[in-house]
Amino acid sequence: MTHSPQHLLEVRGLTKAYGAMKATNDLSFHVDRGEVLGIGGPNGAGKTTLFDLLSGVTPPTAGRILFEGADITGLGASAICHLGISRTFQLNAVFNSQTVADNLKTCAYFGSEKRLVPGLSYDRRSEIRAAEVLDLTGLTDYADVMAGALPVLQLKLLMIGCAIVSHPKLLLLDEPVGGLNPAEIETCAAVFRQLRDFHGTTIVVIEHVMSFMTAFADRIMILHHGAKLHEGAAGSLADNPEVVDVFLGVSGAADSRKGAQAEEVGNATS
Ligand SMILES: Nc1ncnc2c1ncn2[C@@H]1O[C@H](COP(=O)(O)OP(=O)(O)OP(=O)(O)O)[C@@H](O)[C@H]1O
Repeated sequence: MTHSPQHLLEVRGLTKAYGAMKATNDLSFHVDRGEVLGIGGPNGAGKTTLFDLLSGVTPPTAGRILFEGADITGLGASAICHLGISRTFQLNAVFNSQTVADNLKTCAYFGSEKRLVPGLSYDRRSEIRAAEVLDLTGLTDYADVMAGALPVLQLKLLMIGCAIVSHPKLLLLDEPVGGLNPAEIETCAAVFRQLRDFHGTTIVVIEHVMSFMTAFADRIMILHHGAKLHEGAAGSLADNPEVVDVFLGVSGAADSRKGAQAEEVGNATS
C-alpha cells in the first residue's frame, strides 16, 4: 500500500462486519489538511460506524486507516485521541454531574496525553485550555452550571468544546446541529468556521441538515449500505439522481441547493 502523507487521513478498504451484515463495506476515501468533508446517507448507512472505526471505539474487520501517513488501524480510543483525532456523539456524551468548566478541564487533562489516574487537581495547562474553549464556544457564562442542567444548544456546544479542548488536528462531528433551530445552527456554524479558519482544524461532519452541510462542507461523500454512493463538491450533490432518490428526496435536494448557493454568495462577498 502507498502511504500518502499529504492526506491527513487516508482510509483504505475499511469494512466492519456485524455477523453477515457489513456496516461499512470496503470503503476508501481521504481527507486533506484544512478540508471539511461532509458525510451523508440514509439511516443505517454506516456513518456512525465509520466514526467508531476512525476514533478507535471499535476495531475494523478489514482495511486500513492512515493518519498523517502512520497506520493507526486497531489503536484504542485514547491513543487515537492523543494522536490528534477527536469526535462528538449524536447523543449527549458529557459528564452530567460536573460543571461545564470541569468537563472541559477533565477532557483537556485526559485528552492531551496518556494518564492512568486523575490528579488531585487539574494542571495549569488544562485550566488555561478550558478557559480558551469556554470563550471560543461562548460558554463562559455557563462555566459553573452543571452540565446535566444545560439547555440543548449549550449541551451541544459543551460536547463540541470537550472534543476540541485537546487541540485535535482532525475533528469528527456526528450530527452536531440535529434538533437545533436556524439561529442555533448558525451559532454552532460560527464555532466550526473559527476552528477551520483560525485554528487550522480539519473537519469531517455527519449531518442530515442539508442546508448546513452543503454551505459548510468542501466535499460531500454519501454512504449507502456501508459503501460510497457519491463523492464530490458540495454543490454537485443534488445533481446525482441516485442521491436524490436514496437520501435527499425533493425537499432535501432543494435544501442542499440553497446551502450551496449561500456558500457561493459568501465566497463571492468575502
Ligand atoms: N454494535 C452493533 N451491532 C450490530 N449492528 C450494529 C452495531 N452498530 C451498528 N450496527 C448496524 O450497522 C448499520 C449501520 O449503523 P450506523 O449507526 O453506522 O448507521 P448510520 O448511518 O450512522 O445511521 P443513522 O443516520 O441512523 O445514525 C445499521 O444496520 C446498524 O443497525
